Amino acid sequence: MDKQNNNHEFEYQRLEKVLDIIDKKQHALKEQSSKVKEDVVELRKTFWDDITVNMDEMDDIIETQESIKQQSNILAQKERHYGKNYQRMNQLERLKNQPYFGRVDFQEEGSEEVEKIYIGTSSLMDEEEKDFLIYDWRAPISSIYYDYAPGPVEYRTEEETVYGDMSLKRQYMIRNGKMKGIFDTSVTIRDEMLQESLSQAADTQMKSIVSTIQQEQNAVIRHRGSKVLVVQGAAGSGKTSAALQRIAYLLYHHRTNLTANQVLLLSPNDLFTSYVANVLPELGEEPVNQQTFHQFVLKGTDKALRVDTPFNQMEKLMSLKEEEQQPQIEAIQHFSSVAFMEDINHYLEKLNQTNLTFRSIRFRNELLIDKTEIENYFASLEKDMRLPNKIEQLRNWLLQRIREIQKEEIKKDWVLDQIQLLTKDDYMKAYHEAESEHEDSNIQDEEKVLREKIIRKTFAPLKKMIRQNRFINTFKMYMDLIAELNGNNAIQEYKAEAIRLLRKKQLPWELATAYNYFKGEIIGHEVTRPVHLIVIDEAQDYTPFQFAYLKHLYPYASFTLLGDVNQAIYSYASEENPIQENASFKESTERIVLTKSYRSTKPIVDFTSYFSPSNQPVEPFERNGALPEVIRLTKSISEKDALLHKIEEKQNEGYETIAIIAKTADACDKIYQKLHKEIRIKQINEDTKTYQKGIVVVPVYLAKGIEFDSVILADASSEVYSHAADKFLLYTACTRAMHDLTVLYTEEMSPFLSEVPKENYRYATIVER
Ligand SMILES: Nc1ncnc2c1ncn2[C@@H]1O[C@H](COP(=O)(O)OP(=O)(O)OP(=O)(O)O)[C@@H](O)[C@H]1O
Repeated sequence: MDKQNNNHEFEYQRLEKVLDIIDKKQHALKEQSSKVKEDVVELRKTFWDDITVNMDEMDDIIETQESIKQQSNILAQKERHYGKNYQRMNQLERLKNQPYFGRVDFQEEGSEEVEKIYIGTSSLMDEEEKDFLIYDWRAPISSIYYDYAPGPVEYRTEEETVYGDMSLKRQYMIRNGKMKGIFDTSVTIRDEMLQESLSQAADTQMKSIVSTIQQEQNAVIRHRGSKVLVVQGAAGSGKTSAALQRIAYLLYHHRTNLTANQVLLLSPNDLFTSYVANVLPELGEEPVNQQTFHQFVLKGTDKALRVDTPFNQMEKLMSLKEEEQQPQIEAIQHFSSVAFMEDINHYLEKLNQTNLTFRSIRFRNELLIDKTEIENYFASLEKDMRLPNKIEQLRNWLLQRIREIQKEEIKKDWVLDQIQLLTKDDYMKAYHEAESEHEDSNIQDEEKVLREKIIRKTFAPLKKMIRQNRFINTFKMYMDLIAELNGNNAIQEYKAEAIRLLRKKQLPWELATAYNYFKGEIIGHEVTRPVHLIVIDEAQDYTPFQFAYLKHLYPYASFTLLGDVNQAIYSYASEENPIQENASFKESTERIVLTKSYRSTKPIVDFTSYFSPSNQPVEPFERNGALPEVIRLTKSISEKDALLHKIEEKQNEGYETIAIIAKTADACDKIYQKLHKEIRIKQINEDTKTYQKGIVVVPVYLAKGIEFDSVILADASSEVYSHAADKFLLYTACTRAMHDLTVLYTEEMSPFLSEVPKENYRYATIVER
């Protein structure tokens, strides 16, 4: 006992010492930063003082350029230094709150010394900058903390595997620089810290989990090697958390060749984007490029198009009668398949050998280059050339034609007319330009410059239009492709409606990615920035076509796909998704399965496991809570009263985020209309960007990825959740609950719920008043 107290006394003293060093470092850094800042300001002010500008001879020009470059380098270096200091200041500020959360005592094989390794969100050296007082959680040695109980351990560095023995594993609960608890542990991570973390109320911002990462999650975070990592994880198993810590880990280990803006994180909706936005900054990393796949598609498509969202697609489908749904689903499945990508490739080959659909080029209401002329030029190009290369040649040819036309046009009277309309400023500018070109400038020179100016200005939009390939009517060709599709009745039926929508410039979601692919294969794909790592959360919602498209765009990128086959809410769109065990990947792939669920209490996990679509076992984290409640609403109580009553009850129980989840946006709207005059309630729709505490009403598909203290599932009746695809929605909705779950239904409960044994929930026939 005494020994332990002594031990703990040591820990308290050490914490004081570390905090003191952080303080000193902060002071030193502050001073250094203000000095660097002064230098930067001074250097900007006197930038030109140290440069002798001499443009007389070529040698002088080169020398001048060299000294400008040198001076800019010094400035950039100082600015970088300032930026680094700023980043370090933030790290130290975070360390002040919680310098470390773990310690392992490690003796390397063959060494006499036992090292005390303290682990925190970033590293800290002692005052002499000799020894580590804190190791970054991502350092190779830190992995033993997550992977082992005391005993023999090993970890990998870049060069080798290090073996040794871990004699102590300790956890610290430090909040605001104060030691709140110390736990020694013999199992992987003792549950106290995790229990404390998981039993907290839902937050509007996801938190980092570095202090309680579990062994199987650590394997995801530190995984290296394969080009594609697929993580199948049960609901609440920490996929999103692991994904974000993985990004932080990779950014740390590949500092020199991976930066935050080379990482693309695809998230399911905007709400989710804002929900997870803080995790990387909390870990001291820059935010990465995060967007939904819909936003990604919009960037590559024609601005004039109205592109449906996947949610529109689902809502549209749900609004159809049963007999109308099936052909629609069959068609959607066809467009989601890699076979459709092959159809497109064949079609493009055919187009390449015949001709494309071009637009004539008009200028000032006159036909400048007729489309048959463009077609002829296209036909004259070497047959085997790839389409984007042909288009490039065509573009250059058109621009050359325009330059020739410009030479003719510049002589015409309309140019002079335009000159008259120029402002005084334009005149003066042209005059000075003429003067700088010819010392003894005269009226003719001035007019020449002005004419050139007018021509450049007038032709600029036309040239831009050519550079943007708008002389090719890719959309029309895509419509033709759809119209020419062969296929069964379902495809034929679908085609007619699709063409009607396409004519109105409306692009159904199932045709959207394919259009971008089609267009990119003709004019070249616009990949504006290099992407080295693509992390896809909720990857089970991606069709084989969408995933193949991403791989086509970024053939050299590594992929981390995280998802749950049980939450495949667009399961109707495809019989396959990239998370499935049998998904086909061309490149080296590894698959990790996470079966333990951390979000929900044990009774909630047990309850939902009975209607998990894949029946794969889910292991609950042992956290207690009330049994879910299933309530049948009889005719004597309205839905409004029942909901108000339940919400009040949940608020009295102390829950801060309460979500009423319904199947569709329409159902949510009806609930909102009933309740918003009675209580403060927020309706979440596709445009909602941030997640706030309080009571919300949300359709299942927008609740994806996020969580609530208490969930009230509005209408789990048999007529709402009865099709195979509904099971995924029902499961997704119920697994959003962290501490408490209530399921309401009228008349008959969903057949999926009737599979749950009665002892796994509390049953009531009416809300008690
Ligand atoms: N190791 C951990 N330590 C602390 N909290 C954790 C840990 N793992 C998961 N959690 C918590 O469990 C909850 C679920 O995690 P997360 O959202 O990452 O799971 P998920 O697998 O992406 O869930 P879903 O697929 O259901 O959306 C979050 O509140 C997260 O903070």
